Amino acid sequence: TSFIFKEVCGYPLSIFFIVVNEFCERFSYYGMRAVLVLYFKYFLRWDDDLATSIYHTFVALCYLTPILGAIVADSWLGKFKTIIYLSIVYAIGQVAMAVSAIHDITDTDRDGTPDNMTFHVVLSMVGLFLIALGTGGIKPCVAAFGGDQFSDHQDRQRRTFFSVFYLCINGGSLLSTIITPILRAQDCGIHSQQKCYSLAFGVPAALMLVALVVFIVGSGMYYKAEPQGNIMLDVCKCIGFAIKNRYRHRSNQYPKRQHWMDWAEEKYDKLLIAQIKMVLKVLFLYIPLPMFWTLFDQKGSRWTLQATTMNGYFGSLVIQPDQMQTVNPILILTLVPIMDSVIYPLINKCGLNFTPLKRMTVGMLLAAIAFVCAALVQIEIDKTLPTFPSTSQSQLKLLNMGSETVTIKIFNDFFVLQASNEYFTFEAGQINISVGHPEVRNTISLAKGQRQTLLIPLTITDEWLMTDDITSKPQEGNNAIRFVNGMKTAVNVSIPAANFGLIEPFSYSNYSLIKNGKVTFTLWSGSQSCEYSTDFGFGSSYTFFIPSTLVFGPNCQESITAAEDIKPNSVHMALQIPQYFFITAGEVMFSVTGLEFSYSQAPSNMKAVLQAGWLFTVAIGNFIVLIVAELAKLPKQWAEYVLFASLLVAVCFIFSIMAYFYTYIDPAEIEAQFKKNVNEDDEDNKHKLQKTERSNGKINVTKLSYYNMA
Ligand SMILES: N[C@@H](CC(=O)O)C(=O)NCC(=O)O
Repeated sequence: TSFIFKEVCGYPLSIFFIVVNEFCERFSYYGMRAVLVLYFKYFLRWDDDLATSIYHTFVALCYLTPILGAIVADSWLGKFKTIIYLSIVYAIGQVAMAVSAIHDITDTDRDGTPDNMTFHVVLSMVGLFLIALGTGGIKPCVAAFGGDQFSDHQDRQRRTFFSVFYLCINGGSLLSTIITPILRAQDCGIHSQQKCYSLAFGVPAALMLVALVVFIVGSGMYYKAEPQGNIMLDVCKCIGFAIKNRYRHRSNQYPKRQHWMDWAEEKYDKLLIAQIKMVLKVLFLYIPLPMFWTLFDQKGSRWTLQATTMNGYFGSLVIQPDQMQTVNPILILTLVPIMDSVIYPLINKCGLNFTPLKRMTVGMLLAAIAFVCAALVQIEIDKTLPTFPSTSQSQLKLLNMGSETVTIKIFNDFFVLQASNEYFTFEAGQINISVGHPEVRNTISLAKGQRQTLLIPLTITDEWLMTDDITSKPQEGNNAIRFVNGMKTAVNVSIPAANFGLIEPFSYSNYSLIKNGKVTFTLWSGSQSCEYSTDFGFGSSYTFFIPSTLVFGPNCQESITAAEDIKPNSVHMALQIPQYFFITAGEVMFSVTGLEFSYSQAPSNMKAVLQAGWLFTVAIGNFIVLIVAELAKLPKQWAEYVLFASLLVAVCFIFSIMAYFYTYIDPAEIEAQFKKNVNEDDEDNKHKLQKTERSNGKINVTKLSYYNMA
């Protein structure tokens, strides 16, 4: 096809459009993916397991579709048209996701929650399916299309292009993983303000449209290779024929052949058979690889969920749980050059032959270490989590509304207290409590599986009140806050973001969810007011007690007491950095090396086949997450991390044995040798034919074309 060829600094100008397209596309993909698991959990209200399962099913689908994209491009549309059409599908999918996250569409009662969840679930699933089709479909085409823009003598430029291409992937991923979680954390809506997932999906949708436009703008400058026919189909047919032929000749009377693929020799070119053998050898080596991706891709699911239970304060900066994923591209951008220019040359200088397969083995071990780190962090988090009552237990806390301490006797234990900060756990459904002197006795019924607070009145003989307390950690790093009014007059409590309403005397408000940071509450009683300020972290719950002795005015701050029902997240998100460091170092050694290995060991016409095979290992890896997590169903998250780490170590051991027996090849040399042999055969055959011609007086055309094929 005709195109305008322009060169800048020795590089075809067309690759500029391809690199920018990749940057925008990866921004779109990773930006959407960064908030996906939180969207499932907090918008669609799925539990952790379902959210993780659907997330990995989606990622798996994104890596299954490259095979489809490669087939369509090679055998039908060509790479250019495939990229255009599938990018449109992709952009529609992103728009569907953005629309599915607008809660106002079905929020008819305007309470801030969607009323027809089926609509949102169906639309988002359709969106994700289209995105998987688009992103996976174009994946093997874009890089190869970029490679096609270079001529044979531009090897060095082509290599630089691939490095820049990888950096663009991570640049796009880095930016989007910073930006979309910020957008998600904003409040937006028509009737009520909710977390802005629609904007977090809308911006990636816009970037996908930009990617498409940029790619189309470069249209006139691309070299567009015509589809060559589907090599994958030829490979499958050849393998199928070899198996059938081997089966037909299974009896002992037929001599054995060196390799089972040699049974295709009757019908297929020897070069094609040799190329398939090379590919099969590498594909065999791929068998253990999905386990690496099983661990690697959990940084977007389990690790993000882990970050939601951690403290995200970095000085005055607040890091969102989903933003922690940015550590990966940041480290990629720094580790790739360090590995290439320092670590690998240093290892070489030490006389060690650090072959690609050895690097990949080390990469797997590093990923396993990352999961051990994740398990250790999880153990630290678990230590800080409250112990909620089991279904057969009840928990009770006491709050004395009087100004004097009272003596309380539960069964035979005595407590002298103003308020108890701890919950007492009981197996019994009823307890006897005696309070004060002279003793006032009461029998209290406790709710199983619940946390409650007993409010002991100012005058002990008055009615006692029980509150139902929160029994799970507040989600999304919010803090659950309520007030107990011990005054004889009603008090109104408000903050700019919430109104706790009028709290009657000796009564309590409902919980309100409040974000982290400094908050100032304003308390009103008639015309008198008082301000109470406090700092909140992430994931805590407090009951603030307004005592009967409160004097409205500037000094009221000291009079109000806070009972900590649930401690804030105290394990710092920075503790996730070691696990990110090890998984990224593992990725550089495993993924970057693996891509290069797949390319170098593939015959010239099957580079795309092996790339699709490599991407297929990512898909299988994501399915393994689903299977292992479903089968193991471990009660403790840290145990699941250890299980995955152990599985990877076991698989790594098998891989190292397979790698030991692998002999590296130079496909170009083998192919050249084959072509040389064929040419020599051709010469021989020509001589034979000329002799036959001379003796018979005519040429057998069928025979000649057969010789030329062989
Ligand atoms: N390191 C990843 C990007 C990320 O997880 O943020 C990467 O380079 N992936 C390769 C790709 O093609 O997306």
